[in-house]
Amino acid sequence: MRTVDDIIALLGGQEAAAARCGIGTEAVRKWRQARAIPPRHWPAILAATGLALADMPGAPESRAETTMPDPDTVPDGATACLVLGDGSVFWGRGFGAHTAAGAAPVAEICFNTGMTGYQETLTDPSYAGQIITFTFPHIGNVGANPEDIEAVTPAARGLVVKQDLTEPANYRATRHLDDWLKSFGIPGIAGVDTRALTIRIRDGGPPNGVLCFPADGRFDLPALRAQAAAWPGLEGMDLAKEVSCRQSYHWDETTWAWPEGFGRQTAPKHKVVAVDYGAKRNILRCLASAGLDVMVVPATATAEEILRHQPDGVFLSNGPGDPAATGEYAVPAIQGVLEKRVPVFGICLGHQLLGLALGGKTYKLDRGHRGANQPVKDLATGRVEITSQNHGFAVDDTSLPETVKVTHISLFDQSNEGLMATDRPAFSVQYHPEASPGPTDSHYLFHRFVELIEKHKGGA
Ligand SMILES: NC(=O)CC[C@H](N)C(=O)O
Repeated sequence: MRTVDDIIALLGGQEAAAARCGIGTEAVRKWRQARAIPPRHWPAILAATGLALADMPGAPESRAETTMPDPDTVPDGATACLVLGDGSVFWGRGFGAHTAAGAAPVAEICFNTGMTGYQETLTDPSYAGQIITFTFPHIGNVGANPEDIEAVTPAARGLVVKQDLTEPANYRATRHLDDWLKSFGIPGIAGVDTRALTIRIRDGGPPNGVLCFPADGRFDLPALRAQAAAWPGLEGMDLAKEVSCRQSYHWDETTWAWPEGFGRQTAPKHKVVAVDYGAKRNILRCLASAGLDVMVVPATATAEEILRHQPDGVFLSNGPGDPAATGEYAVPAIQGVLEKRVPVFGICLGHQLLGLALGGKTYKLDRGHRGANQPVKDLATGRVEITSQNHGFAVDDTSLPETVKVTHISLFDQSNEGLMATDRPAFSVQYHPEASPGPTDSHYLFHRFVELIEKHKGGA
């Protein structure tokens, strides 16, 4: 690494440096004071001097990390690796559970940009079949607790982080994240250049990969490469059946509030059946808090089985995998419910399945949306909501029949984020109004569902 003065001298002095970077001499004086050069000026300096990025004063130390693409020899300090389907290898330090010989988890590698809620994210059943790269560095900072879970068992197959797990410092923490992961057999890898991995996912689509953290420190790279390459990918994969409940059950827990914690529902007004394709608990809590008596039924429930409960409304949950594959059993059931004109509300996978049931198509996004700061526009009001999202598939707007209106779009890529039927009481959103983790801008949708039920009950 060069000093600021070295660089200024190489550029020909303060005035020449300013001219070559297109800035004032005052700015160059500030470089001297700060002993660092802001990264936005680096490209001009590199072009003018032929120096390397690592020569820049203030270049982050991360360049010295163990992560290196592609080496077949295990670098010093590396105890785990992430092997992608194209054969490339990210080395790092393992944490959580060791992977058994020949049984390292293989999955789609996605990234999540959320700055909070890693425990909710890891337990969101929609992450089945995925290894999550967290772009936020402080994973582990609030430990783990028995409340911030979206399902009892984490669905994600592994996690990739840059920094070693942060020590827990939160009054609600009952365990270290490392311990919690071990107890569920989930491996993690730290020391990975998650920015490089994220850019790769963003530019090339989500790769398949294997996360290997062997207890004996032995890596069979050819076998891991073959395993990653052979995995068929999420397209065409129905995973909802795997994470859904086996039997129907009643739900009455309401949302968390400080200092009481979770509540219990009293005197619900309307009865809904929630079809569990991999439902997050906080969705069920939001339904219960909105005054709905919730009966949860398995993903494979038929229209007849759903309607047998005589619901005032039917809720279609989030869930993992490809909606088109799940639709094989879900679509006929949803169509049966729609035929009876029972009000329907869907979230995420439930939204995609409603789209299919109404005659639309779904497709795999080049870039999935996963994080807690995704802007969505409500086309009716023009209002922008900051939303929590986690999806890799989407409803194709252009495939929807005239009786279906697009209600919301993503302001990141204009893809579909919501729809409503104009000839039946049914609507849905691609994002997660229940948050957990994330902002609560969209909680109003649960009340919209109640209003739709009440309108319908009133004979509308
Ligand atoms: N959160 C969800 O319900 C995800 C839906 C679907 N599995 C997708 O990835 O698009």
